[in-house]
Amino acid sequence: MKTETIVKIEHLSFSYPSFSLKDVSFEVRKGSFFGIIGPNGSGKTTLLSLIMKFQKPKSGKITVYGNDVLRLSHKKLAQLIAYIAQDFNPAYDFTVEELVEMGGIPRSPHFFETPVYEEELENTLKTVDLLEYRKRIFSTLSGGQQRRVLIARAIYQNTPIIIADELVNHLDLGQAIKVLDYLKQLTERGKTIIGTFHDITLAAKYCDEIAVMKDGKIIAIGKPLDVVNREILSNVYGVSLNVIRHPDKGYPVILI
Ligand SMILES: Nc1ncnc2c1ncn2[C@@H]1O[C@H](COP(=O)(O)OP(=O)(O)OP(=O)(O)O)[C@@H](O)[C@H]1O
Repeated sequence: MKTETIVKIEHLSFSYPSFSLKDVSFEVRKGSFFGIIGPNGSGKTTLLSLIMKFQKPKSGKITVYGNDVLRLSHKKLAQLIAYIAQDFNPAYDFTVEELVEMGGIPRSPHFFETPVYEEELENTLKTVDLLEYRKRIFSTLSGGQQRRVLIARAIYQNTPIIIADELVNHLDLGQAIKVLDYLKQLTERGKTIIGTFHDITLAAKYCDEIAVMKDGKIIAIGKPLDVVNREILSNVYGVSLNVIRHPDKGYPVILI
């Protein structure tokens, strides 16, 4: 049974001048694949940025393994959570392998040392089909290849939790399925994944639980079959659509 709570969000509120996150509460259990969906501007990235301590909540509390994130050092947080941001533009011409190796920094006992675990590095690059690109400069890669480098860096960081903003953004269908299959296997071995999605059918296939956001609030949360339905999605996205069940596997599939 996947019962141990790993990430707990309690009555979280936060404001930008023209947007507020309002009283958000939920729990993510160990070994679960937790999806967050919702329209552009509904607050998904803002919520993740608070978990990552990029900014401070106005009120409420976030605990990771029972620790208030505001009390965790950045290094400790990086030992617990690997974060894949929505956009990433390195300031220098790093190679693919240098960027992935940076995922090893939080594992080092020394300040700013980058340990290299060669076998793990090769396996991780193979997982995202980028072994032959290891010496390439990151900025010369396509959008989907760059995304896979960042996914590889998060895997190599070897943390119990991965948080990804638009996890499969830029990935073609084959690469998206390959990455999601791999991450799903990791959850079966106890890793916890939290990811935002715009492709709701992919979210429904892979996630154990999905939170649906609208206007800074969580308006539904539960198993894919409980929240991926016509009423909720039509209301959230403001379009007419239908939801059917996959004929063999049972998960909800969007028809537009
Ligand atoms: N730095 C900022 N300063 C002011 N407002 C911001 C800032 N960052 C985001 N916002 C606003 O907060 C709201 C929520 O943005 P957020 O990026 O969290 O949405 P999202 O659900 O991740 O959207 P998307 O699906 O487009 O990535 C938006 O209205 C956005 O304009």
